[in-house]
Amino acid sequence: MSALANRRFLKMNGLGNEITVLDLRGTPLRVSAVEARAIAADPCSHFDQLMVLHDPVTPGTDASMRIYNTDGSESGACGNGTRCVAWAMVADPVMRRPSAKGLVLETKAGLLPVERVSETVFTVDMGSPGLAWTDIPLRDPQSDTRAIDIDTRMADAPELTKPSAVSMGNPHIIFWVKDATAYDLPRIGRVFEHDAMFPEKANISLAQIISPDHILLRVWERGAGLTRACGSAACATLVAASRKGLTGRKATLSLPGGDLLIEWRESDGHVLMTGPTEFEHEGVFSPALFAGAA
Ligand SMILES: N[C@@H](CCC[C@H](N)C(=O)O)C(=O)O
Repeated sequence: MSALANRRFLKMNGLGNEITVLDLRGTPLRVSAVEARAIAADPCSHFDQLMVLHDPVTPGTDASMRIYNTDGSESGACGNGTRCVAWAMVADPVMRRPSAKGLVLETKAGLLPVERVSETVFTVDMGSPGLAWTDIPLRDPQSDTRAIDIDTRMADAPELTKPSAVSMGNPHIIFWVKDATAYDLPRIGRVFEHDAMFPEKANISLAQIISPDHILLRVWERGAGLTRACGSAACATLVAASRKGLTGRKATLSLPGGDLLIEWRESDGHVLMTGPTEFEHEGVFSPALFAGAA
């Protein structure tokens, strides 16, 4: 039987991005890809991302996190999930720390300081974006060495060309379009997620500039598919839009699930993401869920 059987989880969402939070601090347990897929397959614990908390690694941090997609693959970043974990650590009766206002969470991609803005709204310092083609990573050096306009196109949609690439600890590709609602994103996402240009695959976004401080965004997530919101994609998009001169360094990103406020801070180059969290329910994993999972 899986050691995860009967463990408590929280089901939450960040703007409709489905998040399951599992606290394994104080235990040596790790989640396998097979177990992650089993958790995702159950309607009660289904997620776009599973946020697993482990004991802190870096002194001064509150927890380290591993982030799993629906298909069991891991990601270095999840903005919406990070806000949900922050809510759990200040408000959930079992997980909360005494006296928490600010906290620092750690992922494979680095340290993420979080501030509580109101009851359910949090600001995450998502760190500095990776802008070199090797940071994303891309397969080849680009004719535009800044990776603002990269050399790829969709064969049967010629206007989908020269997207921008940004890493927020995970790879993001952003196509600039006149109408983000006019495309079959699942079809486009499936094709580009696995394009040979992206050795670690990629999250694929369609971005429509509404004004210098407002962007409409739809996202196909690597390893999870179509989502109602993706925090790291919103951060990557604002950075790319600002580098292209399409927006300033601060904008509202409107996703199907709602709005995120994103700022690419001038003083230190960090990206700040502010948005809501929503608690849905808690549960325990049924042992039957892991039948057959190693
Ligand atoms: N929903 C997330 C990011 C999801 C991670 C992604 N699928 C990946 O594999 O990089 C967010 O809110 O940032």
